[in-house]
Amino acid sequence: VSKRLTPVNKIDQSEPYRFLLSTVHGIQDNYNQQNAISLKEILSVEHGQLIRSAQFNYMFDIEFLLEQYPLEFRLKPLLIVHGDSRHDNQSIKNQCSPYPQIEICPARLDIPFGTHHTKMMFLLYETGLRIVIHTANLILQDWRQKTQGIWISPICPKTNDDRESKTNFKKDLLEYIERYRARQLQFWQKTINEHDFSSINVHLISSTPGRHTGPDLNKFGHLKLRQTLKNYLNLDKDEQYNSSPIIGQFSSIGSLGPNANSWLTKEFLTSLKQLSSSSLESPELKLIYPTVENVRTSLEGYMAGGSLPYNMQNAMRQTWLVNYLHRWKADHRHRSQASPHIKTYLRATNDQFKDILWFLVTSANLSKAAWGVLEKNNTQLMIRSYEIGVLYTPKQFSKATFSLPDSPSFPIPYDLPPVKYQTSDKPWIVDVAYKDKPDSHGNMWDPS
Ligand SMILES: CNc1ccc(C(=O)O)c(C(=O)O)c1
Repeated sequence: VSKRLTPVNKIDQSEPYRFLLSTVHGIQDNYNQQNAISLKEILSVEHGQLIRSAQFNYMFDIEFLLEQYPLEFRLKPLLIVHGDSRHDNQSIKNQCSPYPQIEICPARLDIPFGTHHTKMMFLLYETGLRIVIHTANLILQDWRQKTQGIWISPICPKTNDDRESKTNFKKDLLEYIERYRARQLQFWQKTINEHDFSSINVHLISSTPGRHTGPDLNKFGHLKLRQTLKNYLNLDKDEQYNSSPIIGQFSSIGSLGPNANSWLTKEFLTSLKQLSSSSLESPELKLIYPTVENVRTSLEGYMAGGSLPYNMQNAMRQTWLVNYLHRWKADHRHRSQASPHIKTYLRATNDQFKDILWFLVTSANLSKAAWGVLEKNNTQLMIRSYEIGVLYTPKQFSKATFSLPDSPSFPIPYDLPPVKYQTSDKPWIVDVAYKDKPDSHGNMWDPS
């Protein structure tokens, strides 16, 4: 078969990073051409003959989801993996009952306040298996006018031997799926085993509910990130980066404790700052989370704030957090008004932000539930939720760093350096009324 000389579809054009944003309804179309894709385009017939698929997510609109599949694929077997919360279970069952081709798989949530946050697709084609890891719920609102992040694997061909990636992606993905202990996932465990993952060049960073200890201590959450950065960021003379800045960007914030030292800097930042060698320096941590003004002036207006569930109860207990906060600004991607539902973390080489040491896109917000909190004298990591993301390290792309002026440069979703909150800026809080200024649709926000 002749090798394609020029990539013809958006996914092949996104090589080598395969990191795309969701298309945005209502912006100039050329900003939806480069490194941007819709759910319909992900599921398009142009990628081959679909045999069956699985959709892992938190929120589902099954009618909307089926409409995104090409007509000829809508009757193929589809597995829906969702959180087993009581009320949600009923709605999922009701939504799926008219469709015999849909099977549902409840994810066990044995620790209170955990959610099945993971957003992932398994797409099995006649030519092989594609994995998609992303940040969007399977509802229209999440794919219409927001900024969502999407990693799309190559189509991994079937193989008779156990072809693993240089990043141990297959093994990590199987470990993650094993934690569901669900018979509905056995077909997919077998299928993953039978496919060649050697073309995958990203690391899997996931979370599963549990009190992970002993040999499992570094398998999930922020300790998996710490371990992976330690093992794969073999930069020469990496001490030069000990104080280089780190960015966290997210769409919700949990209860982080009475001061930065409670969890954010002492535990979470310690993992984010890991290089091949450890250091006592404390690099600057810059957090990106939308202001009220970001939400008010967004394409969706205050409605965007419904997907930014940072609540007053947490916000009022951690006013110290505002000093770390930066605005959402994505002019270079034409998405400053496409409210972020994406979650990303990155480290730059210095505060010029011209080079990136690593980049993570994930479902995980800034919360202990997502990343885990150390317990029992740091011998166990307690995680409440399922999360999944992919980490890019330069070595996997034969680079020392991801240089942004390069071409093709790493498609960072927002403007760097980030812009600090000004004194007039307030973080968006979902359960507060905003009635002094109308939004881009002329509406106010009154959650009561
Ligand atoms: C409590 N449930 C959620 C909290 C935050 C988010 C988010 O991603 O910001 C989501 C979601 O959209 O999956 C659910």
